[in-house]
Amino acid sequence: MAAQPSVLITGASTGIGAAYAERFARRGHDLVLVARNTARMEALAARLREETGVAIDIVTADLTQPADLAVVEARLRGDARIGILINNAGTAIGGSFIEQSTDAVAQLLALNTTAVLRLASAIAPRLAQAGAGAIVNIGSVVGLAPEFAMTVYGATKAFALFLSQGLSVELGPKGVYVQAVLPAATRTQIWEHAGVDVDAMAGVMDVEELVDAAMVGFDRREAVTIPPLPDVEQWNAFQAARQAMLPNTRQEHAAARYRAAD
Ligand SMILES: NC(=O)C1=CN([C@@H]2O[C@H](COP(=O)(O)OP(=O)(O)OC[C@H]3O[C@@H](n4cnc5c(N)ncnc54)[C@H](OP(=O)(O)O)[C@@H]3O)[C@@H](O)[C@H]2O)C=CC1
Ligand SMILES: CC(=O)[C@H](N)C(=O)O
Repeated sequence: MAAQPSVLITGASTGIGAAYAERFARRGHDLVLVARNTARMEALAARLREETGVAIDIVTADLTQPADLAVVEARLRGDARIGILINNAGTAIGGSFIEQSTDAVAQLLALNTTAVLRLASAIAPRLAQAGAGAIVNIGSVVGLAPEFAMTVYGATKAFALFLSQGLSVELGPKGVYVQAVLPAATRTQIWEHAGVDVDAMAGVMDVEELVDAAMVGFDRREAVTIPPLPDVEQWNAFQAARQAMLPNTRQEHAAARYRAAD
């Protein structure tokens, strides 16, 4: 793999993905941008080519459509120049669970989970073979918080976190870095899709600051990067509590509280 690998970024037409494109272009990486809006990607690519001199390809794809997804998977499998996947494309839908249609939540899963999984699966064997490369999955703090009642969106983001942590265990020893990035509210167009007025919210991070922080975590090879969390010890304690519980789950008998009273 080249010392300066190409980076394939999904959801690169706007928001967090476009900010990633800017960061990696400024570091001298060639790019492959993936999203549905070709005109937006062309405009971004033209500017970045002019300003940085990197080569940028554009793949117009609706990642909820199996045929389009297959094209991106094939690119990840076959293009040995691509050494970094930024699995960023994602969306949110408004309403409560019983207000959301079955078709709408299935579409959400197709983009936020199936596409993320299939793209990681397409590139991982090649990266493991090369003993190098990186997969970055964009989760969300919502994936830690069923209390937010964004149930299906949060479940997709919990999937992104678990997938990342599991892949880190599996691929890390093979030289492949896997990072989960968990933003909290960030000023992008996703809020329009969720039917929320972001300007009425407090505590919203600007996208540039979010991606700059995520890149610091990337450079440090953090497994999980939560840009807005002030005290990392809270995350470490959460992980330690989970790991302390695990050995207690392998038992021959049910816990005393579940045994029938004599
Ligand atoms: N903004 C926030 O507050 C937070 C965002 N996140 C996550 O960050 C990621 C990026 O979101 P953000 O930048 O905010 O959102 P935006 O809505 O601003 O951008 C989403 C990107 O995904 C692309 N996209 C959407 N649907 C599809 C599709 N079907 N096929 C291909 N590409 C698609 C869009 O491009 P196009 O329309 O051209 O296809 C766009 O480039 C998401 O995974 C989101 O869940 C996590 C936590 C907080
Ligand atoms: C719409 C949202 O909730 C946001 N993308 C987030 O993950 O915080």
